[in-house]
Amino acid sequence: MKPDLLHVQGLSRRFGGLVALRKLTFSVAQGEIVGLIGPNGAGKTTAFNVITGTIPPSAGTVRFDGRDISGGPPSRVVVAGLARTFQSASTYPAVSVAGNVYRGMLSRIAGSTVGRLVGRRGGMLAAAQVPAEIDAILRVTDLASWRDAPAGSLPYGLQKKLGIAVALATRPRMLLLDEPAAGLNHEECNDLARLLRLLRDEHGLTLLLVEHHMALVMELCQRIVVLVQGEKIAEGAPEDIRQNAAVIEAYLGAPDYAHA
Ligand SMILES: Nc1ncnc2c1ncn2[C@@H]1O[C@H](COP(=O)(O)OP(=O)(O)OP(=O)(O)O)[C@@H](O)[C@H]1O
Repeated sequence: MKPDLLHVQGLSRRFGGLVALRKLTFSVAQGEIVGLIGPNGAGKTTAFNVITGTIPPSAGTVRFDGRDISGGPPSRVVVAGLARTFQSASTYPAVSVAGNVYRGMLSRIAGSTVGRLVGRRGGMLAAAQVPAEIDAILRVTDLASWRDAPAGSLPYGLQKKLGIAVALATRPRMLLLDEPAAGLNHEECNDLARLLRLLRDEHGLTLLLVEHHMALVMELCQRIVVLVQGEKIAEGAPEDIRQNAAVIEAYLGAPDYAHA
């Protein structure tokens, strides 16, 4: 069993009187692909936001590679090696594909001006290496032929892939993907599954994904954590989750997800 890379312990988050996340505890081992699923409003995005330091937890801790990263800020979390993608394509539309990837490279040097000057995590950008690194990332993500195109001109599926490329440019050890398959057609979905497997198998990445596309989750994930109304109701291998009565009642049995 490989060691845990991410360990979330007793994580809670309130918004006024609403408890969006209640004492969530789970781990992701090095090299695993884990799915975080649940119905709309279950707290999945809140969990991502708290883990990546976008919003502070009301209680609980987030440890990454043994270090406490609870409460962010996001720039520190990225420098620690944890990157995320967003539900919607989140690139700069007027900037070229290569320029967007370069933006990701810059953020591995902590967000502050001082951080950029001193170059934390050995992340100093040697100017001569920048184009080669951008090309390597575009090759992995199959976007090389779009290198100089404005990001906004890419088909939606490729814009989402560019979001992954930007996250890869931070040189993460772990990627958190928020609904990477949303809005993708069948072929794009298969392509995404191939890319995510490649990132794990050949680039050693650990992945946590929030996703409503159950066929993709069941096929790709080694383990699944199920949230309902902010609480973890189940955790296990896909075949166990698929047959779990509480999960079927709260989520998988709902008409929208009946294809699972
Ligand atoms: N900034 C906020 N202020 C107030 N309430 C919030 C905020 N962010 C989320 N919530 C509430 O917290 C709960 C969990 O929301 P969250 O977006 O985390 O769910 P989700 O599982 O990601 O849902 P979806 O699958 O629809 O994206 C919801 O009731 C939501 O309305």
